Amino acid sequence: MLDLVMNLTTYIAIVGLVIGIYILTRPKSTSSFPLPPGPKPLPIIGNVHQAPKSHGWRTYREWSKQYGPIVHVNMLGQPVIILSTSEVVHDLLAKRGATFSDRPRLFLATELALKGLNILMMNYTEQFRQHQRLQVSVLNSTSTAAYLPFQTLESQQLMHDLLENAGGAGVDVQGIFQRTTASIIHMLLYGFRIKDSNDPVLRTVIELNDEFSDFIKVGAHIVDQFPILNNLPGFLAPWKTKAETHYKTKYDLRIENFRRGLESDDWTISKHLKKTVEKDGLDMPMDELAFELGTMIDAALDGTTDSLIWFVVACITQDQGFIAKAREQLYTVVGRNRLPTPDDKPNLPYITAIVEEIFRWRPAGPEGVPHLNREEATYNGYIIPKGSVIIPNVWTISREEALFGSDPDDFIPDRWLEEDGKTLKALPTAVFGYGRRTCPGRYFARNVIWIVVAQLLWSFDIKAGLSEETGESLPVDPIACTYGLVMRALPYKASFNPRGPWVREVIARDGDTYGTDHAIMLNEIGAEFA
Ligand code: HEM
Repeated sequence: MLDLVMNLTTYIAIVGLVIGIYILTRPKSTSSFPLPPGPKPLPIIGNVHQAPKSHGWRTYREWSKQYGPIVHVNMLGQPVIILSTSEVVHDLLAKRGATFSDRPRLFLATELALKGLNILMMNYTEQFRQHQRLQVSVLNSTSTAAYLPFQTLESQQLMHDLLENAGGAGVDVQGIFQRTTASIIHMLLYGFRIKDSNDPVLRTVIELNDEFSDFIKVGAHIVDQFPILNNLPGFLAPWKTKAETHYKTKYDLRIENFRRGLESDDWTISKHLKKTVEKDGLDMPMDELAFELGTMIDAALDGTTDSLIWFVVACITQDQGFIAKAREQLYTVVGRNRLPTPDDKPNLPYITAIVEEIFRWRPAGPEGVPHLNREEATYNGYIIPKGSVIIPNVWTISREEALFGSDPDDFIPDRWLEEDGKTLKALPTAVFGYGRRTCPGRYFARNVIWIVVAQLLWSFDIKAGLSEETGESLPVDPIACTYGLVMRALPYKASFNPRGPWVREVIARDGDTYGTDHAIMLNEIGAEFA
C-alpha cells in the first residue's frame, strides 16, 4: 500500500515538475492585439475547469451566443480558438489555407501520423499532398460516378434486408446500415463484400474507429497539452501502450486487407493506386499506401452510416410533412414498378434537399476535425497565436439563423429549395470541413446517402420499434448520441414496413443481390478508369 502511495506521489511530482518547466519555458506572443473573447481563465490552468467534459458542441454554441463568432479558451497554456460562423471559418480555414491547414498534435492520434501512417492527422506537408492527390484521383466527382451501380446494388440489398428482418416490432438499425456502407467501400478498395453485420473485419473497423474517436478529443489527454510528458518512461505514460496496441491492430488489419485487394482477380482501388504510385515513381512505402486506403475505409464508414442512422431518427421524430412531400415526388417520377436510381436525381430535388438537411441537422462530426495554424495571425482585430487548436464549430455553423432561418433545430428540407421547389439554394454545408483539408469523400458520401434515402422513402413506412413485452412504441430520443470525432445516435429500434404489395414485388425481383457477379461491375469500373 505504502509502495503504491510512494509511486503515486513520485508520479504526481514528476508530472508536476515537467508541466511547470513546460509552462515557464513556453514561447509567448509579442503582439499588441488582444486575444478573442472567451470565458474568464484562472492563472496557470486557464479554462480547464470550464471545459466541457463531453458533447463540447453544446457548450461551444452557448459560448458563441455569449462571446461571438470567435472564442478563445486556454487549456493549460494551449490556445484553443472556436469558430462559429460560416463567414469566419471560410475567411480563416479556406482563404488563409496556407496558414491554417495543419493538424494539432493530439498525441494518441498523431503518433500514427508521425510514422506516416495516419493521413487524417498529418500536417499539410508534401507527404500529405501526395496522399491527397491519390485520394482525389479515386474520389472526385467523375470517378465516383463510376461507383454508382455498385452503390445502388448495395442499397437494393439493404432494402431486401430491411424487408426480411426489420418489419413488425423492428430492429436495432446500426448493424444493418453499417454493413451496407462497409460493403460498398470494402468492395471497391479490396474486392470483397461484407455480407453480415457481425463480420469480424467490420467489427474491428468499428472498434478501432471508436477508439480513435476518443484519441482525437481536444483536451481529453494531458499529453496533448504537454508533449514533453511523452519522454516519461512507459510505466508513467500509460497512453503509449494504448497507442501502440491501437496501432498494431490497425496495421495488421490494413496490411491484410491491402494484400487481399492486390491479390483480387478483379479491378480494385488497391491495385489502381499501387499502379499509380509505381508509374509516377512516388516515394511511398507500401504500408503507407495501405494506411491511406484504411483512412478512406474509416472516414467512409462512420460519417456515411451515422448520417443514414440520423435520417431514420428524423423520419421517426421530425416529420412535419416532409415524408409526404418526398413520396409525392417519388411516385410521380419513379412510379411503382421499380426502385429509384441515381438517374432520377435531376427530377427528385426534394430528395437532394433532404440529404443536405441531414448533414445540417445532425452533422456527423459536430466539432469538425481540428486544424492548427502554423503562423501567428490577426483577424478582425484579434490575435490568433501560432499553434492554436482551431475548432470549426460545425454544430453552431449549421444553425446560423441568418442563413438557415429561425427554426434551425427542426428538420425542414424545404429550407434548401428556392420558391420554385426545384432549384437548390446556394447555402453552405459545414459537415465536410474546409479549405485544403475539405473531405475528399464528399461526392462518394452524398451519392450513397441520396440513393439510400430515396429507396427507403419509396419502400417503407418508418416508425419507432415496438417493445417486445408491451407492444407499445419505444421512445426515440432525437438528441441522444455518443461523444467523439463523430456523433452517433444511441442505439434505438425502428420498424420498416413496406408501403404496399408493389414494394414486395419490386424488392423480390431486385433486392437479393448476392447472386450478382460483382466481378463484372468492378471490371467495368476499371475499364472506365483505364
Ligand atoms: C457523411 C460522410 C462524411 C463526412 C461527414 C465526412 C467529413 C469529413 C471531415 C469533416 C473531414 C476533415 C475536414 C477538415 O479537416 O476540414 C474529412 C476528411 C476526410 N474524409 Fe471525409 N467525411 C465523410 C465521408 C467520407 C468518405 C465516404 C470518404 C472516402 C471514401 C472520406 C474520406 C476522407 C479522408 C481521406 C479525409 C482526410 C482528409 C484530410 O485530412 O485532409 N470521407 N471528412
